Amino acid sequence: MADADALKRLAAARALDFVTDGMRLGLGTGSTAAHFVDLLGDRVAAGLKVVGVPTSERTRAQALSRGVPIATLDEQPELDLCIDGADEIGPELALIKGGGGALLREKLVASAAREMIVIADQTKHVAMLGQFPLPVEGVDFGIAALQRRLDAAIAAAGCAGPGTLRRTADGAVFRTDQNNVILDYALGRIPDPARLAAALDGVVGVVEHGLFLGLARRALLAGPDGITLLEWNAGA
Ligand SMILES: O=C[C@H](O)[C@H](O)[C@H](O)COP(=O)(O)O
Repeated sequence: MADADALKRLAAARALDFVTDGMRLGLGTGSTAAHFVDLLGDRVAAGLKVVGVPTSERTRAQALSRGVPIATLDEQPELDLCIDGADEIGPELALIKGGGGALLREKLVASAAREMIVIADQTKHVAMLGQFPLPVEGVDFGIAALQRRLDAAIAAAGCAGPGTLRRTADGAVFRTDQNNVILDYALGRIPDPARLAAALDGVVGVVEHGLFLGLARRALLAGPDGITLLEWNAGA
C-alpha cells in the first residue's frame, strides 16, 4: 500500500489539473499543501504564469524557494482558486483545519477565493468531524477566562471535551503567524458543526476556529486505488 506521503503528493498532483494560466492562487499550509507548492514550482519553471497568496510564513518561504511568484492578500484580494489540505473532511465537505496552526490565514485566503479545493489522503475523510482536536485561535490576554467562555459555549452547542493550550516541542507556548495562541479541543464528535461554529464565533477573545464550513467545493482524496473526487455545492 502506498505510504501516506506518496498519497498526499498524488492528491497534490491532481490538483494541478485545475490550475490554468493567469490564475491567482491561494497556497495552503501543511505537508499536503507543501507537495502542491513543490509541484507548482515545476510548472512555473516550465512557463506557467500564476501568482500565489501564501497562507503562512512557511508556505511563503517555500513558494519563494521554488520560484513561484507570490503576492499578499492585500495585493490580490480576489483569488481564482485556493488549494489546501485539511485535518478532517466530513459530510458536506465540512473541514477541521489548523493542525499546523495556520487556520486564520487559511480561512482568510480561502474566503477570498472563488473556489477551494481540498487535497488529502483518504484517511482524512470521516463520517463525523471531531476525532481530530479542533483548534481555536485566540488572543493571549486572559487565556484562563477565554477557556472558561469556550467551555461554556462548546457545551451549549452540544459538544464536550478538554481544551489544551498548544505548545511547541520544547514546551513554549505556540504562537501563530498572527502572534495569537491556540487551544486544541478534543471533542471526539461534532454532530452539528454549524451549531458549534456559530457558538465559537460568538465568544469574545476567539480570533478564529478551525471549522471550515461551506468553503470547500471539491476534495481530491488519494487512496491506494487512485483519486476520489468529492463535490459539494452549498448553493445547489
Ligand atoms: O494549519 C494547518 C493546516 O490547516 C493544514 O492544512 C492541515 O493541518 C493539514 O495538514 P497536513 O496536510 O500536513 O495533514
